Amino acid sequence: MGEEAPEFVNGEINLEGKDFRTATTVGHKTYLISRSGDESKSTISIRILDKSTQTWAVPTVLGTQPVNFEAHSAILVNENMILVVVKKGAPLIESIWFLEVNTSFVKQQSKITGTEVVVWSKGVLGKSQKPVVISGPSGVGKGTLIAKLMKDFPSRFGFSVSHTTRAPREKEIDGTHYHFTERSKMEKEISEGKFLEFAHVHGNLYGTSIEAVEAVTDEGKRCILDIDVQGARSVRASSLEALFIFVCPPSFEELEKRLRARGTEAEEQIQKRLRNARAELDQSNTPGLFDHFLVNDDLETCYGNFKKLLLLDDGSADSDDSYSTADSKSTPSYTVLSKQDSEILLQPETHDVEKGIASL
Ligand SMILES: Nc1nc2c(ncn2[C@@H]2O[C@H](COP(=O)(O)OP(=O)(O)O)[C@@H](O)[C@H]2O)c(=O)[nH]1
Ligand SMILES: Nc1ncnc2c1ncn2[C@@H]1O[C@H](COP(=O)(O)OP(=O)(O)O)[C@@H](O)[C@H]1O
Repeated sequence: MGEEAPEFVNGEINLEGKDFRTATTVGHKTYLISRSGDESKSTISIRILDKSTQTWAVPTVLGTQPVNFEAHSAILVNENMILVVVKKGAPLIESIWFLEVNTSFVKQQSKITGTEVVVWSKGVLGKSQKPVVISGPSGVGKGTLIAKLMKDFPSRFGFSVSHTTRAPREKEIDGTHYHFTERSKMEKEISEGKFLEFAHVHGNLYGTSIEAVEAVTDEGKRCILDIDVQGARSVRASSLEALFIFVCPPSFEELEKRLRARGTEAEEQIQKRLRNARAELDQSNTPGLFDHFLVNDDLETCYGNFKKLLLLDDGSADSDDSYSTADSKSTPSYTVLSKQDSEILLQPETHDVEKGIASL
């Protein structure tokens, strides 16, 4: 704060030595993105110049950020985010990053921390589809529907593996069904900004790490999140655009029957889950929260409707028409050329023009 501003112009500044900086202006603020260190061990830092007061701020940086690259380009996508393309000998997917500077998530975090906030997120290639958030009371059949979808379309969908402090059930595998974790460790990671959302559910802490969603999108798959209504609310308020589906039971009696028949909870937990189910059913009616409601009466009918919502009702087998990182050529570096509507054209530094459109 109060530092003297270095001289720079909009665009790239190639400084002598190993530092590399870009300056991008958004409204009355200029974001100075600096890379320092060698290609094999470089880091990125951000400073914000408030042009109206001529003061500098070092923001709180959330999200996983790019490391170990040679140089970068930056272009303003809209008033909410900056596209940062880094130069490194890796597939294109590794080169595209977004720096959120003004999204609703940034504003929310800024209010919480009382500091300037920026959020890094990794770009995706091709026409990747919105993540799908599935909520519903315990025992309604969310897990069953998701398992069927994963079995039928393994290369199109990927499950966001949540963290939880609850104990594993008999057949649950750590890292597959959940990342089972200690409360203190999870709370620390939450405070470090590693979680997209978290909530206290049925007496335990549950949360979606940014890494869990990125692990799915990095594979070019559509991400499925099984989270409670509070979590759905948080995702709605975040920068992640998603499709929100709420699964309802045909009746409360049937829900209780399923929960008991599953045989995974003790009586006390069953009672707690049934009490919470009433509240969740009530909250699901919050206007604008859920895009679609599915009633899980007959499983096959419900699964059919679920597939229709995901535009999978054409009976097609899993032909894997989604983008996969394995398909991507190893493209060493890209320079931002121009922005046209919602597409950014990237010129690879080779003679061939390769597929390189960052989907926004
Ligand atoms: N907010 C949030 N809720 C989660 C997350 N993972 C699971 N949940 C929800 O936590 C609740 C309890 O999940 P679980 O213990 O697996 O029990 P089940 O719903 O009876 O199978 C369910 O409503 C899940 O949707 C998460 O990462 N975030
Ligand atoms: N449509 C359905 N009809 C009957 N039983 C169902 C149906 N859907 C799921 N179940 C059963 O209900 C129990 C709870 O389903 P589950 O998928 O674990 O729910 P959730 O993940 O929402 O807690 C399981 O034993 C499952 O086999």
